[in-house]
Amino acid sequence: MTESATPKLLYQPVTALKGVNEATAEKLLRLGILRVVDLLFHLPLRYQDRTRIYPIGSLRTEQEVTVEGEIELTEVVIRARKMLLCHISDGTGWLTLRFFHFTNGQKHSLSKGAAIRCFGEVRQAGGKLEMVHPEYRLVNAGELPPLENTLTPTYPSTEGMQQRSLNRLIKLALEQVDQLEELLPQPLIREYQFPPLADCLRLLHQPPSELASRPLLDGRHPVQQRLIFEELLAHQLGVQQARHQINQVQAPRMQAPNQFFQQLLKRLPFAPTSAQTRVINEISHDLGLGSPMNRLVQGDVGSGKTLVAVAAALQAIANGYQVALMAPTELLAEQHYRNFCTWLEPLGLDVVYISGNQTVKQRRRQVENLLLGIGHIAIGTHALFQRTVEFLQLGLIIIDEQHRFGVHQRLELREKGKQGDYYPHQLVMTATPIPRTLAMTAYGDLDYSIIDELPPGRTPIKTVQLNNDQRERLIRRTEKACQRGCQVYWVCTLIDESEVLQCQAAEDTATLLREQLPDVTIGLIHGRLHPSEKERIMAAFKANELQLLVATTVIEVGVDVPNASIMIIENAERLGLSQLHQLRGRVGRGSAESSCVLLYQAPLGKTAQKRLEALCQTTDGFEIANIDLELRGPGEVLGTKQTGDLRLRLASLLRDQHWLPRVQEVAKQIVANEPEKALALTQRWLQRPGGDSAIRFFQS
Ligand SMILES: Nc1ncnc2c1ncn2[C@@H]1O[C@H](COP(=O)(O)OP(=O)(O)OP(=O)(O)O)[C@@H](O)[C@H]1O
Repeated sequence: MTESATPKLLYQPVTALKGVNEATAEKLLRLGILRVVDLLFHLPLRYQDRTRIYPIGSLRTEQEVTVEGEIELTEVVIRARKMLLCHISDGTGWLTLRFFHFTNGQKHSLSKGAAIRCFGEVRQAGGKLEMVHPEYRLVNAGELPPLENTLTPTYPSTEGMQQRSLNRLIKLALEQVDQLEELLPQPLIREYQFPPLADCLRLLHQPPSELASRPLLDGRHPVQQRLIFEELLAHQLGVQQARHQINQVQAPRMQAPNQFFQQLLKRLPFAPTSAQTRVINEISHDLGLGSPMNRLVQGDVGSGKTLVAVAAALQAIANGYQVALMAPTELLAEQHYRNFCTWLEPLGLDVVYISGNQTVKQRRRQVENLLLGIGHIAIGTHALFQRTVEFLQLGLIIIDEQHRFGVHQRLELREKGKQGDYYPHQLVMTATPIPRTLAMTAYGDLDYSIIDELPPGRTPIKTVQLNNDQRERLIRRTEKACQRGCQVYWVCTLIDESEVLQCQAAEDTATLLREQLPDVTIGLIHGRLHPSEKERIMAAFKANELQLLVATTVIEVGVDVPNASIMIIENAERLGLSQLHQLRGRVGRGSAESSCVLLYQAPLGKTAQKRLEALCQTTDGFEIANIDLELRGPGEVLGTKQTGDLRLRLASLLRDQHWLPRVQEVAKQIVANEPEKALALTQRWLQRPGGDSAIRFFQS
């Protein structure tokens, strides 16, 4: 019952339509349109209203409308360049038509007294309304051309493909729309009273003029809701197919319990929280299944993700496999390396550090150890996956900070780790919470665990915002805090500036603070320092030899100095919510009461104000993620790579997220009961530009 198996015109290549030659078919392919049916699902971006005449006196800027009037004056003026201005009036107001390119014939035809109908976007220039290069037509009284009956859609297009041609082809395809199969389950259609599919498509391609006043673009019209559901469903099915595919390959079966973790627990100064234990068990179960684990662990800042990663690594090692742990920055990789050494070396295990900064000679020993299987776990940045690094028996890849790595990189890593017929398990850890519904869709190919509890004894961080003109007061307070034994981070931020400038700013701040606070020991850390220097400074701060650490955002992720209790962030108004939350998360990691000062330059923009207020009100990363989603939209929250993979035509993950849980359920039912419909739905919706079906992408 797949659509492509049916010999109807709908499922034939577009060349089956009248007037479509190979060249046109090629252009259509760039839009993801291969078959006639794909034209039906090529949905409008917006609509123009050419169904009625608007009185000029009622016009507002940015409207795209049709007006009619009489030409009062046509003149050629030369300002920065030569242009033709034609002033028209309809008795309710005046409008200027502006042409930068014109012919003499055009100038003469636009003569005083002629009646004109034009369509274009209304703009404001010098306090007057105008249209630039409108479409126009001179009309003789009594011979008015008819208006359109329906709104005029504007489609996504490509070079050389005119809207008019697309419109014509889609109209031809619409003649076949009743042949389209209904792929949504009937009970679902009844439950939500979804209108029939053919009606939905007809209405979206040719909306009646009444809908102009109730814009179709808010996505709430029942026909849109129905198609949005279907699109989200197709997407979900694609993701589930990808999962299915992943489960077809084999991975090492790793038995629990593991003696190493039991030994570690005995040595730990604390007991795991129940959330840590739950997530450790979920991972342990996955590792024993014999198919590759693909699990995303989300935990708020400071929730103790490292212990969870250690437990997973120890299970792999106890079963005779090696582990690779990849961090996004050298600083974080070094910190993980130190932590893992402290925890694993007493168990007799060998931890290897691979850095892009090592010389060939320094690295040779490490690489040899991995190849011989002497090294049990390798920690590093993406340098870990260079060709020269090979493992004897890699069984588990741990990726820290998911948002820095795209979906494709994740798949690539998996390929690199492949040994014989076996794929390694993958564990992805992120401290940047993503709202659950979004995660289900964007990372649907991953299972999902949340560490939703902080270790006991933490006191919430007190956060305040402070105008930069209060800086002097803040410096005096910082001095007092240092005298009381507190340790302070002072973060200098410069967004969109080069790293050199960032480091310069941090250096300047450090110099100033050293002058103003002569009795405080001040360190400076930034990305341009030599790695060994960075390591030395972090170690000094950790050992409480430095009271104040001036830093760039290099300390954003992962840095763990439990004794530090004050965080000052300069130019906080320029940073995003999740970045601020991450930075703030560097304090409040011990039992001491912690505070965070968001220093801003007035005046504050509206969104910046909302961001700073949100941070002052809550320390819950999941709540902050939701606010971030509202302020920035899902594209930004997920990062560009992920949105690129999620090309939705009609649905919006933010606006339509209420559908997602139901979509997941229905997807499961369809896969179980009507698998042929699952395939037909993905074929219908997941065509990618260039004709490359998203199904293939999901299956890769
Ligand atoms: N169950 C626990 N009880 C007490 N302390 C814990 C517990 N688990 C972890 N910790 C400690 O809490 C601190 C934070 O842990 P960790 O660095 O693993 O957090 P994280 O989740 O990686 O945070 P971030 O993403 O902010 O780096 C560490 O000092 C760690 O030793």
